[in-house]
Amino acid sequence: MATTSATQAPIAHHTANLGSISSHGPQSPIAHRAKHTLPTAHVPNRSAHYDTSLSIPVRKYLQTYGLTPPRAESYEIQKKRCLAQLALKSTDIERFLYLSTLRYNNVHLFYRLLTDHFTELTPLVYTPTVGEACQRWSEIYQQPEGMYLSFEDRGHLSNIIQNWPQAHVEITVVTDGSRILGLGDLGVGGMGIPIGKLALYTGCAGIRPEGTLPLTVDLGTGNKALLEDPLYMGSRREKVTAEEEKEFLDELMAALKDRWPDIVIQFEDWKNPFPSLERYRHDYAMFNDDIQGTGAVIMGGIIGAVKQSGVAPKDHRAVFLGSGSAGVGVAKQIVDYFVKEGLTEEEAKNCFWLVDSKGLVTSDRGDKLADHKIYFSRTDNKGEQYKTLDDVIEYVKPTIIMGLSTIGGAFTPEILQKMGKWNDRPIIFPLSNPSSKSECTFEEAISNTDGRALFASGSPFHPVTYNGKQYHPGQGNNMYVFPGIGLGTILCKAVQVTSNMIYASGEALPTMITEEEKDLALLYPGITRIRDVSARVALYVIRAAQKDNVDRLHSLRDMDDATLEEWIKDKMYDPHKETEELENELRDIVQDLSVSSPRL
Ligand SMILES: NC(=O)C1=CN([C@@H]2O[C@H](COP(=O)(O)OP(=O)(O)OC[C@H]3O[C@@H](n4cnc5c(N)ncnc54)[C@H](O)[C@@H]3O)[C@@H](O)[C@H]2O)C=CC1
Ligand SMILES: CC(=O)C(=O)O
Ligand SMILES: [Mg+2]
Repeated sequence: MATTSATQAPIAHHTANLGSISSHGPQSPIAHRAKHTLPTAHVPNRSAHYDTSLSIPVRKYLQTYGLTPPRAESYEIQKKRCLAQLALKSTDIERFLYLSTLRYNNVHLFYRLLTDHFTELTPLVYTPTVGEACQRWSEIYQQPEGMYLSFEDRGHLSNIIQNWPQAHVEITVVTDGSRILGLGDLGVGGMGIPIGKLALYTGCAGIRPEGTLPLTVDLGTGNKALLEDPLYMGSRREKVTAEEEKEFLDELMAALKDRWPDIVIQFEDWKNPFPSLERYRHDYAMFNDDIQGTGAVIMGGIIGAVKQSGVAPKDHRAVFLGSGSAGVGVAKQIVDYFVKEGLTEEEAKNCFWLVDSKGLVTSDRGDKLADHKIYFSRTDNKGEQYKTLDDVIEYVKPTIIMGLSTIGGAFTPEILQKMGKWNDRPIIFPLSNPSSKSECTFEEAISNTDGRALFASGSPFHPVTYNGKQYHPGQGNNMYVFPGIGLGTILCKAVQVTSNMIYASGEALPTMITEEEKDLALLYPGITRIRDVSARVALYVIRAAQKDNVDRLHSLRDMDDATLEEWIKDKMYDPHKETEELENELRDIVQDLSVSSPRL
């Protein structure tokens, strides 16, 4: 983002310090005073100063001349080489590692590539490949890219956080690795998720890379295989208790805010994220992506799906397979939407049948329901318990099926065919990640409903040709909203992320769908327009923050929407400009000095 940590020093300032250059480019005092300080100063070899597009005079000035091949080349050539190298890899995990190394070595080039090839590269940086990366983290580990804080560090978190070398962190994504996608407890291997999510923060919403902090807390793991794996890089302790986790998080949250008072904190992929959300949401600019981000993004897709189905909100019957953080978060957000459409809260709530591993969630099922399930527990089942998804489907005859269960293939052809039989436009959202956990594939949804399914999945699927017609899937993934939620919160300096801000993020999505996309029954805007989508989401988030009076940058209140949206876009980090600006800035300095490096 535009809130760069370095100041734009006048040329005279650089001149005065020229004589003191004593080390190579990345450590050079001049480099530190230039606008473009190293994005990741903590990793000495990760430097835009070695970019092969820099001109010879600039290389000489930076004292990197001779350290890269002689030709100053264009970005187009760099890109061609990167894509060719990527094509040489034979597995997705190799491609993931290649891209991680590129990000480490030349952060701007990585983001140029990502933003130019979003559709192809996001699945390698994010779901599904990041899932395998997390599973194999201790095997494939190469370089530090975030912070690891352990339970053993309690009492010292504030001091340890000082080790993070970037002065201005704007946003962190924090996980304990205990529920990584639908893959279970992966311990510190979960670090792939904060790194991947924050890469999308930069790629989708233009948060400057050096303003992001991937954070993994090692609170032990219940994964026995990891504990016995000699390569496992986390502590060998069982999971700490809920009380110990709470005390640790109290300290962590205070320590983060102490060092970076404006920091936005995103919780991600925690097995039981409800207590921390309730505990911190009023005192910190924080949100839980799995409950709230997912709720908003799926509500955004459902707005279009309900319209296209031709069925009024009150007549929808939604069966949710999965009643965890995401299932309950999504159902609650759609309740809010139905209420906005005129239903009472009770009427809206009655449109939902939630299913967990024990069957339909009812108030008389005989087991003690987790707190988050109680709101949706059915009381109209007349003592009958429905143990399987098939039973529930037959009982409810739904118009909507949502999968947030981690059970790949749970939406069987029989279930999909019934959905096609009962509905003109069945709404089918298999949302579990990664692809292997998706409750059905796009092809299955299309072929079992004669192409009539209104579809969105958590992980991406390719278009499908059925009976000679091409169908395009939607991706109902929180990546459509969390970058904009974070961006909006940062830009308006909100002190909280309110429920209205979350709701607004979902409402923003349908406003970005083109007429052409509507004609294709698409429920989400094209992923290639994700930067514009994130700017629109940020606009909606800022407006909601203003209404809730939690914003602190009041000057934004006076801007009309179009002006504010442009202002937001202007604040976004643009990787395409970075290297060029570095080149231009330093070339100006070189010309002004009329000298090249003191070494030549
Ligand atoms: N598309 C998206 O943007 C998002 C997708 N997700 C995905 O949703 C899935 C669930 O995530 P969370 O809700 O956070 O996990 P969770 O662990 O909180 O909930 C999982 C739920 O699935 C239920 N379940 C497990 N086995 C079952 C079975 N055999 N039959 C019926 N229900 C079963 C559990 O009882 C629980 O209610 C994950 O795969 C995750 O990747 C989560 C967040 C965002
Ligand atoms: C997308 C996401 O946040 C998840 O699958 O957990
Ligand atoms: Mg998640």
